[in-house]
Amino acid sequence: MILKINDLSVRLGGSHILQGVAFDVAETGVTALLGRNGVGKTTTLRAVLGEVPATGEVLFDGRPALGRATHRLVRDGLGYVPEDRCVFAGLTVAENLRLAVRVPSPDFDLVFDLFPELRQRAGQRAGTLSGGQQQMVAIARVLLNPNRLLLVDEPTKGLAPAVVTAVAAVLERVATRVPILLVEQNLAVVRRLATDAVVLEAGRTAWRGRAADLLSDADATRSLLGVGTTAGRH
Ligand SMILES: Nc1ncnc2c1ncn2[C@@H]1O[C@H](COP(=O)(O)OP(=O)(O)OP(=O)(O)O)[C@@H](O)[C@H]1O
Repeated sequence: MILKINDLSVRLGGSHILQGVAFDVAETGVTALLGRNGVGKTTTLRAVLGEVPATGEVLFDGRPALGRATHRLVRDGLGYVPEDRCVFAGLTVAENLRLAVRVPSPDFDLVFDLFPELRQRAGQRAGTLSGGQQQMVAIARVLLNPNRLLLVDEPTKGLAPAVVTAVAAVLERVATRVPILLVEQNLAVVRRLATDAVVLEAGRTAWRGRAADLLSDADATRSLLGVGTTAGRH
């Protein structure tokens, strides 16, 4: 297991947001982190990254992660693609990529192989890119450096269907190289990418197992995610 989470608890602004989350992320493939709005998916990623105070146990690559500085976890290969993408709007695509480089030999070959469009748009200001193109920049930045695990938060949110498909195709290729913990509301994307699934409910782990088992269980998807399984088939 590349990530083991046990009894993870987070209190923010007087609320007990996470109340004993527990799950593992396998060394390969995509683990989907699911649940209705506000159940604590993003907070779980931020707790793993050391961005919010948390108690419990998080083992990243066999070593305790809680209490370690975020930049040390990132240096040790914990890549994060946040939900809001955080590209520098006033800088060009090339400048956004260059700023992300942390190692002597960044993997520009991989990035331009996955995202040929970014080479063509190297001189364009990132703020003028479409949402999908900005998402590509956000993913590309992380891939320039070596990673042991990627945390990717709602990468397809707000994107047009064709762009959702393009982002899913990229993540599918990335997942052959590095495991991904993926927060994703689009069940068609989950169905395509995820090997394992974890569902949070009210700050706790309500379900964990094979993604295909969850998605083929109409009662479970309805009660845990609030959707019928047919919603995930299109
Ligand atoms: N800094 C904070 N202070 C107080 N409450 C917070 C803070 N950050 C998040 N919360 C609350 O914690 C709960 C979980 O938020 P979180 O963003 O983790 O949920 P989520 O499952 O990712 O939701 P969504 O699917 O809507 O993005 C929400 O009720 C949110 O309002």
